[in-house]
Amino acid sequence: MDQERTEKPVLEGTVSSIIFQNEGNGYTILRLDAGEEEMTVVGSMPGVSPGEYLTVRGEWVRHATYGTQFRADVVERRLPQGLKEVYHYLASGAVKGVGKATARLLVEEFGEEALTVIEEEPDKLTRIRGISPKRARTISNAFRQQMGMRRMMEFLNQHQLPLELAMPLYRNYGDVALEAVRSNPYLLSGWEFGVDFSQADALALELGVEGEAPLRREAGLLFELDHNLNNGHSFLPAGKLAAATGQLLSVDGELLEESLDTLERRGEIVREEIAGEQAVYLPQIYEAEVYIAQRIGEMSRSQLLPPDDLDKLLKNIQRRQGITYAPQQRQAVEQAAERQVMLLTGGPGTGKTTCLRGVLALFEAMGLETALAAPTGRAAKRLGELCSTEASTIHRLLETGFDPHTGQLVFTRNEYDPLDVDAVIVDEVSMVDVPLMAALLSALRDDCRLVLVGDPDQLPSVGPGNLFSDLIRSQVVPTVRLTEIFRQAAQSAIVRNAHQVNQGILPDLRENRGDFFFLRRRDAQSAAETIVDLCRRRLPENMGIPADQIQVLSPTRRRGTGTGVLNQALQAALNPPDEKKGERRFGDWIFRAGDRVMQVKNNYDILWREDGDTDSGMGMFNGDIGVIREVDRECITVDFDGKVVEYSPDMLGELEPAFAVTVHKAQGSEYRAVILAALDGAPMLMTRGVLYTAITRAKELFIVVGDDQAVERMVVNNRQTRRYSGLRARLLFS
Ligand SMILES: Nc1ncnc2c1ncn2[C@@H]1O[C@H](COP(=O)(O)OP(=O)(O)OP(=O)(O)O)[C@@H](O)[C@H]1O
Repeated sequence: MDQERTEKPVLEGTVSSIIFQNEGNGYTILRLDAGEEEMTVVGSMPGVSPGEYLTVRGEWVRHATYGTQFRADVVERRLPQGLKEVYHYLASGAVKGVGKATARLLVEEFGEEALTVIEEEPDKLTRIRGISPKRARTISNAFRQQMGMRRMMEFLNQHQLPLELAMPLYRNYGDVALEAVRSNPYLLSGWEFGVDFSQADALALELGVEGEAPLRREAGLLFELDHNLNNGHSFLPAGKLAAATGQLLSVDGELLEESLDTLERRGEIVREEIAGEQAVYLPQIYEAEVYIAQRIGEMSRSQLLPPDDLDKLLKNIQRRQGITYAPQQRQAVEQAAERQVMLLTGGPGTGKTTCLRGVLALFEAMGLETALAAPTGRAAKRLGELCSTEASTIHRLLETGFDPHTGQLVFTRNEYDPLDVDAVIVDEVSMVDVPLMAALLSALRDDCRLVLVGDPDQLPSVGPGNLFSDLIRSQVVPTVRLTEIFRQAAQSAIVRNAHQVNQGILPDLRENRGDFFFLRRRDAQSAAETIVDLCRRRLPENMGIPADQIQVLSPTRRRGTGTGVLNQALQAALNPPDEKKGERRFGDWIFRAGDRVMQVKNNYDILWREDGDTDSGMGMFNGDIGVIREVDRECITVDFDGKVVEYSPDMLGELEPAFAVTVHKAQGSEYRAVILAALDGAPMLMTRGVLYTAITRAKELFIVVGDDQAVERMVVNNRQTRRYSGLRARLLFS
């Protein structure tokens, strides 16, 4: 690290002016007077003000519009020295309560010592005419705050931590921020700061925390539990948790057992025997799971009286839909009339959506106010279009916000202010995780009906739990499974092959007719070239499908046909550099106006406005896809289907190129044409579920480019990683 420090280009000079400073995160653009010339420096420099002397390490970057500038990664601030620097600093307004005139008086009175006097002997300031004891304290406090920030930056520099942490640490802990980090470095791995656990742990050890200290053991256990939520586990068996944490920290299992006792006593974990396991939960997930089992259990037992004229109503609905329900479909719509909760499942083309529309029409005819929802923005949009009515994301339905103090989501609609509806129908339930389902249920009045629709063979939710699958397998909840593929749908090879793959049968890859094609490419380079050619030329010219309606998918991010390589190749072909297009480098990627991008985490705080300023709101969600409209000095403007969002440079970690995305990220979205790269990937990614999910994303055309053996491996590999969840067991005993 030190070597890296010395190798990086260094600049030194006095800050002549601040062009831009984000109060929230400290991102700053400033002009630095380095003696011979003045240059622009950008980076996280919270609280830096004109007149300060800086040493910055980083690299020279070219900005499309603003030319060459210096991006600072390491910033050292030296207090102004000598009369001139001290005066310039004080006169710049850097210290609240001191303007030009006072600055002059201070320097005249105290000379070079002015700053030391302000910090250490504020009483002396009253010697100056016009400075009362109260004002002296205000000035001294403001300066001390500046010094606190400066020390925080020194600390971060010294431990090679990102300077961006300074502002959020200050926001959370104020004047005692540095002490807070010193006494518990693990707080840096909390959601607000996002430092890797391993980095926080290294800092803790550097600061003298013992390897077996309780603080370290407890932090390790909580980290493992939290980390495993991302792997879909609602709990971890105690033995597995201890083994994983023991390995992570090189600490003895018995000591960890002691720490589990402490954490349980403090209410930071819950332990319970469930599903034959000694389960350890984080409390929020435990409560969510218990609540779901209890509510769904109660709802499943409730029987409702169907309307007297159900037969007549169904006849009318079928007439209006222009079809006659197949027996399974009829059963589904009837169940919806009689049960408070029901599950409707089936693969592509089995008539789920037709049924869902039938249930909606029936509820309307019964005078029930009904809300339609789906887990993602794209799925909600599609649902709304298919049902010719409004559908929203579950988050929007629940009026979800974000509490900046706790980092938790806040659902405005909850048991105290439930949804004003008689029924809720949710589509694509396979993507809903345990916390979101608990939130939805708590916003339903006691008598509200719930219809959950989905395909359990799709990849499961990203978040914890195996919700849909557990609900089905418990056999406690009324369920209708649609199995018949309708004639119209069966004409599509996409639908037929999806069902085959789901049953472990390899589709006939030689057929190459209709809407399902296989192009054999045995090496990564020719596969990538073919994919680029399909997007740039063949599909737009031969099939009339423009590039922006084609989605390239890959099971993996890395390797020869991972999304990383494909994005580079597709950007070069579909959106090459042009002097009219603004650009900004971020990590390995150059964001360019015209790029297709994806928001890759849920951000409930981000502001969007509708094109033409008709509406505005908050929140962009993991998986939302948009196009970069403009890149300028301060932000990147992205258009998400008419919702326009501005990303400042420090937010770019939330955006990724999306010419190609992983199959996992494409869950819940449909595209006119899908091209899947199937060549290589880790066995846990080359699975039947991934292939099935990829195929079912395509509406009109599906093309696999790659190796038939890789496709075969995916069909055969029915590996479903086990997810630890207690929901099924709880439902059985609810
Ligand atoms: N009872 C029926 N009689 C005739 N055709 C039907 C019937 N039900 C559905 N269909 C037709 O079958 C096709 C598939 O139906 P639908 O879109 O409802 O299925 P789905 O399960 O939602 O499929 P996907 O998941 O692929 O969207 C549609 O063309 C639909 O019009």
